[in-house]
Amino acid sequence: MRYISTRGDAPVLNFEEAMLTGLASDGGLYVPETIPTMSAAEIAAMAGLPYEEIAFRVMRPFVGDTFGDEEFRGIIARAYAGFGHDARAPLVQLGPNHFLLELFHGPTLAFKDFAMQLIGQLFQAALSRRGEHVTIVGATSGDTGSAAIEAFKGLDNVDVFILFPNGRVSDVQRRQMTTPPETNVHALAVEGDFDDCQAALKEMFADIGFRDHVKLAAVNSINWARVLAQVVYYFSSALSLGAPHRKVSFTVPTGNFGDIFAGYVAKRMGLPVETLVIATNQNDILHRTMETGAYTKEGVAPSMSPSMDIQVSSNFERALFDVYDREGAAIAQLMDELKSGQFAISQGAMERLRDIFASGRASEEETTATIAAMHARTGEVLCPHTAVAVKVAEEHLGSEPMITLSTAHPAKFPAAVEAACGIHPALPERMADLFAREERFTVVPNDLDRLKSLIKERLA
Ligand SMILES: Cc1ncc(COP(=O)(O)O)c(C=O)c1O
Ligand SMILES: N[C@@H](CCOP(=O)(O)O)C(=O)O
Repeated sequence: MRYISTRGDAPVLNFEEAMLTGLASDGGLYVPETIPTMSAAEIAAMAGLPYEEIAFRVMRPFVGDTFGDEEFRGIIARAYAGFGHDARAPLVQLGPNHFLLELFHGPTLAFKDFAMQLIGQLFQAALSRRGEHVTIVGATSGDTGSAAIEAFKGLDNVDVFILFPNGRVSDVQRRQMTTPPETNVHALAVEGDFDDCQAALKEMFADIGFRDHVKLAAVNSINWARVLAQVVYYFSSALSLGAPHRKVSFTVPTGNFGDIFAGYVAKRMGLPVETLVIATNQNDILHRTMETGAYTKEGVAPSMSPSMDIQVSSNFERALFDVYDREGAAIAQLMDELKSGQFAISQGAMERLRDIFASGRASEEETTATIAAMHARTGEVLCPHTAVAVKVAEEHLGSEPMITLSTAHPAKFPAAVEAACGIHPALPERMADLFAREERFTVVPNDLDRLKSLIKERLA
């Protein structure tokens, strides 16, 4: 399996190289040269299997010869052993044709654990074989950072620096990042928003001297392995509801487009998916793009679903690459235009996007109302991100089952949840002392040179 850049001008890599390289040297994102497919019989044969076995069968073709079968099975087993639910990603019924896919039973209570726990294991295996040390720099709007820290804390061959927007993550999210005492963990509160953090990360990758000096690695969904791990639960949930004999749709609370892009990959692999619905909060650039064909930045307004407060939706580039017939030069040009605030998508490309994706948005008031209504109607307590998606999903219910991704535990956002439905969601017992633990983080200006110097100083 070979990996190519969405901008068409970077070396072609194998799975291990793409995983350890992160962002391509031309600024693009790595994608498989071809998407492997599964026949209906192969998909049907996975019904009833444990999550780990489905993960093995779905991901195996993408990994090539980087890991042998037994080694890869061991990696998957270790990745999911710490999850707090036997099914790993259980389904809960919300209505006659509407299901919630609970993705928050991992160690940091968000869907990020599915990928991060796996790539923690993949990195360890690859780095110890190579005898290398890497510096992971991650940008987070709250959940990626805590999941990355949990997966990499205490490892000898990794330092992990997490850039989060100061004051724009929930207290639980911040404390998950700032309380681990391990010295290879560095939490940096940037005076800016998530887009500033992600832009700084991409600039670091563009600085070849810095990138080589610190041996920079990425664990954001820039990294193909992150997306790949998330493809699995689209298969496991659809199988539970009768796939491949029955089509399903998915609604995904969306920010950086990594999670819904994983659903698109599942569809390309052969999973019968009717529609993939993009659900945005008030920061609705993707919904506006789907309606108008113009990707236009308007600034981010902090919301009660902070992990989706994003304008530059990194993985949308991967979708554009496909609907532009994999023309790297066309994508490079669109991304160049975005530097001045917007780009227009061609009519043909928009038609192809609309064949696959639908979209909707939820305002703050609608998010609050959905948390309250769902609690009253079903007893389920939703996190605000999930509530955004449930509201949008209800506008897109059809004859096929709708699976809405429930991306975080409500206890990560207790203030918003309590204000909406009067329930104060409790953290699990193992995190009960989170607010008593000592915090350790550094506030840094939104200044690329300062960030790079600080990282170099810490490593020295
Ligand atoms: C809880 C939660 N829901 C939804 C999202 C959006 O996911 P994505 O960025 O993959 O679109 C995020 C952030 O990634 C998140 O942390
Ligand atoms: N919502 C994310 C933002 C980063 O997204 P990623 O999927 O690219 O890591 C977060 O919680 O940090």
